[in-house]
Amino acid sequence: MAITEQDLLAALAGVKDPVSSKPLATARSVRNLQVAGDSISFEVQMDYPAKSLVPDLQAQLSAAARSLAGVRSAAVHISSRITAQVAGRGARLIPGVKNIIAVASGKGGVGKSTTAVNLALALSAEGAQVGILDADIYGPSQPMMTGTSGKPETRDGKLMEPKRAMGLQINSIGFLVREEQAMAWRGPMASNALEQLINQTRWQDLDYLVVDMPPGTGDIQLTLAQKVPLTGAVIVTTPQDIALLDAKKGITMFQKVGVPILGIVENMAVHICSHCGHAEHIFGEDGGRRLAQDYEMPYLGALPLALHIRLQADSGRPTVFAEPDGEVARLYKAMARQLASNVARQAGNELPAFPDIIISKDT
Ligand SMILES: Nc1ncnc2c1ncn2[C@@H]1O[C@H](COP(=O)(O)OP(=O)(O)OP(=O)(O)O)[C@@H](O)[C@H]1O
Repeated sequence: MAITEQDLLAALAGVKDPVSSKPLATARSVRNLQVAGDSISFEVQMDYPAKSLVPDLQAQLSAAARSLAGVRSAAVHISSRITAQVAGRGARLIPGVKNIIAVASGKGGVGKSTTAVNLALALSAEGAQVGILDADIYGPSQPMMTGTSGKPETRDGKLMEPKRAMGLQINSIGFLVREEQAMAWRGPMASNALEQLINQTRWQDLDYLVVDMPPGTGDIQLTLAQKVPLTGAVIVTTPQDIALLDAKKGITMFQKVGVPILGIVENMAVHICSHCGHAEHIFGEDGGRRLAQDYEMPYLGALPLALHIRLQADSGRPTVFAEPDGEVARLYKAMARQLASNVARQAGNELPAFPDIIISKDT
């Protein structure tokens, strides 16, 4: 039986990438087609981690391949290959890190740290190597949210070893200085400390480093956004008018320094009463979605205001870790896949456009 890659791609065309809705199997993503009698096998390589979707996608691809004349069985292997992307500003990469994602908010208390750690855990659950860097000098929450503490160890007296918990590599400004001390720092001191934190940690083979940024849009945030080679930023907001106004300032700040916005997350979108199940839009309705539409930015989704999200995050076992198969974890994982897919779409930005230089003896 002769089956070409073209035949296979035509048969698989109806199976869509769940994020982009484009065909999952393309000339670039399908490889290693093997044909043996009426059995075929092939691999599909995705560019973002999607472990929780693999069984379903495998079944869809296999069924589609079996629609080819003469094919009775089709074995499909799906893998993910995450490449390094950096906003095209010629910024140098940090060793051991492929992509750096800032999680930011224009205003404090909207759930930026909770979102950052749950997104990090969701990316990890989907199969990526993930680190979290807590750069929130005004109130570092990651030690509490990841149940980690103490000064980081060092092997060579230069680089800090990240702490490890729940599969994540973690470093936090909170491991190094007392909160009152950090809050008293003026702009340059704070951004120098944060730069050191990011550059002097021995991150190991990370696909994504999630940076929990200090809330707000002042000098410190602007300097961080400029100095760290960010792949892009996620803006967390509540649907409330005032938070949205601040989120807009956040968007403008990143745009000013050429950092792409990878998505908007609407947190505490609706309160579900834990007794009667009644849904109430305490902070207004759909504000984040409208903000994303107005600014033509990806909307990653909304999370409910739920007591267990707070209790789990505040006790060092964030929801994606504590209830990995629950509804809220499902929401975070869907957001994480879309975010990672948006990171992959930054392709082509990794190198600044240089003109071709031709050296010729004849000129
Ligand atoms: N969706 C949610 N449902 C319930 N509680 C939440 C939710 N998101 C965050 N919280 C809780 O709200 C509080 C503030 O959240 P968090 O610390 O993540 O906000 P932040 O924006 O990072 O704040 P900061 O200004 O300290 O940087 C925390 O106690 C957290 O557990």
